[in-house]
Amino acid sequence: YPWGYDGDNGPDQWHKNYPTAKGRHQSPIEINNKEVHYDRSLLPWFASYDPGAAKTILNNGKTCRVVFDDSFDRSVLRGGPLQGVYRLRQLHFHWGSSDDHGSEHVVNGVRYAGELHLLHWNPKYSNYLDAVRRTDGIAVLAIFLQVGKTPKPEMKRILEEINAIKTKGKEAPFPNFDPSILFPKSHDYWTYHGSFTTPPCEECITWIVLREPIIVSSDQMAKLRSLSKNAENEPDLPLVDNWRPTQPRYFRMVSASFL
Ligand SMILES: NS(=O)(=O)c1ncc[nH]1
Ligand SMILES: [Zn+2]
Repeated sequence: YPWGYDGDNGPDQWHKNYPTAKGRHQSPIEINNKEVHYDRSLLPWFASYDPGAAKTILNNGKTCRVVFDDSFDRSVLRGGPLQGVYRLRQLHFHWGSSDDHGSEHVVNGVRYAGELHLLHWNPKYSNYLDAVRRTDGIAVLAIFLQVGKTPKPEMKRILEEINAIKTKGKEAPFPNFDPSILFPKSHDYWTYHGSFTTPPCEECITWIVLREPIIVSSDQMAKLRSLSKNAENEPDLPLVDNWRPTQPRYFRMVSASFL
């Protein structure tokens, strides 16, 4: 069912076709220091990604996504709050119409210009679609994008491909890419149980939100905003503000791996 981010099919309407969107474990949320609980038993997390697993980059009209081969434990995330390994399936971005907003999670009132999500699924379930029906089915590593003067050179590779996927439905080969080159220095993180931030908003995600943002340039954010949410034979509508507003935390604990 066609859902979007504005007007009559925006986030406030999603629950009409996707009732889970009004659940008690929805994402994103506000992360406020006052309500976070330092958990010294939390382990560090580790990503072991095979660059050869990267396959294609695409514009699906909602985001820019890089897809990986997840047919075996080839690129995995482990540790942190997770039991066992989770397979990397795809990464994608959320961003705003200007540099002062665009992230989905909000930290102590701070909205970043964007947010990178690396989505992994638990191979103890037979496939991805089975995993999204389980509370421990999915793990998303979230990294904030902050606009600054000295952008991370590793972002260039993704943004150079944007010209090849300008319009909805366009896909281009994206070989030999290890997304861990995008990680910030610090592995400090917050973790909580939540949901997909897009419909059907299943509540199957262990979120691992990194404290340290990565720096991108204003030009790089403008590059993301040059994507169109429409196909090439349709009017060019800028793909911007593809972020869901924060949702009620209710009775969830947000744990921090750092003091
Ligand atoms: N933004 S999210 O990571 O919750 C997501 N991944 C795939 C669909 N939605
Ligand atoms: Zn996302």
